[in-house]
Amino acid sequence: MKLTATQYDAVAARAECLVTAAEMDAALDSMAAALTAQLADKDPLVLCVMTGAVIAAGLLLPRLNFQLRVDYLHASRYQGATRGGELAWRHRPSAAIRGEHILILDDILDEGITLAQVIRACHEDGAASVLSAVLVEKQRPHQCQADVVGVVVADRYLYGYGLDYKNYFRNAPGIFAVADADI
Ligand SMILES: O=P(O)(O)OC[C@H]1O[C@H](OP(=O)(O)OP(=O)(O)O)[C@H](O)[C@@H]1O
Ligand code: HPA
Repeated sequence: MKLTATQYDAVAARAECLVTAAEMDAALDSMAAALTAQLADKDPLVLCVMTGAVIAAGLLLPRLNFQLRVDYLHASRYQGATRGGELAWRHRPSAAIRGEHILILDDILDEGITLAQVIRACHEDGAASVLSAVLVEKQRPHQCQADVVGVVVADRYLYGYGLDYKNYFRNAPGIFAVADADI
């Protein structure tokens, strides 16, 4: 469903900025350093978890100054809602994964259900190794951990840097918490 301009502006006005763009830049630099240390000699295949990882990929990949290849997978369990359901696979590049050192790149580790299932799928598909990186980790229990994390934030519903609210705000230049009234 589309938001009207009035609804969109009201959501933005009520939201709280938790992480600024400058802070995200610093976090991206740290992530790039950690990933370079672990992957620079591995010729990894980077798998972007669409759609949310699109901003992470655009900002992180140019910071990785070594040999790598990029592909994507599409698995989703929120689909515009603020609560997750069953993971739905829309694109699983099984044949491309066999024998590769995989880096899974996503915007957020929330319950960890998506990342746990994506990691399991990569092992099932014969990956040589699997590392994971997320821009944002929520302060809450997860089904799995990410190897590299940008920022850790409160357990609230977030948007920005790839994270959506009702399919909007993925392009917001910061990490914002949606007001309780909008959830
Ligand atoms: O840790 P979890 O609780 O499993 O949530 C994390 C996942 O949820 C979001 O994807 P979503 O299903 O919203 O799809 P999207 O990337 O298309 O927004 C996000 O991009 C992660 O992939
Ligand atoms: O807080 C969130 N915001 C947007 N998408 C998400 N997917 C998991 N958690 C979130």
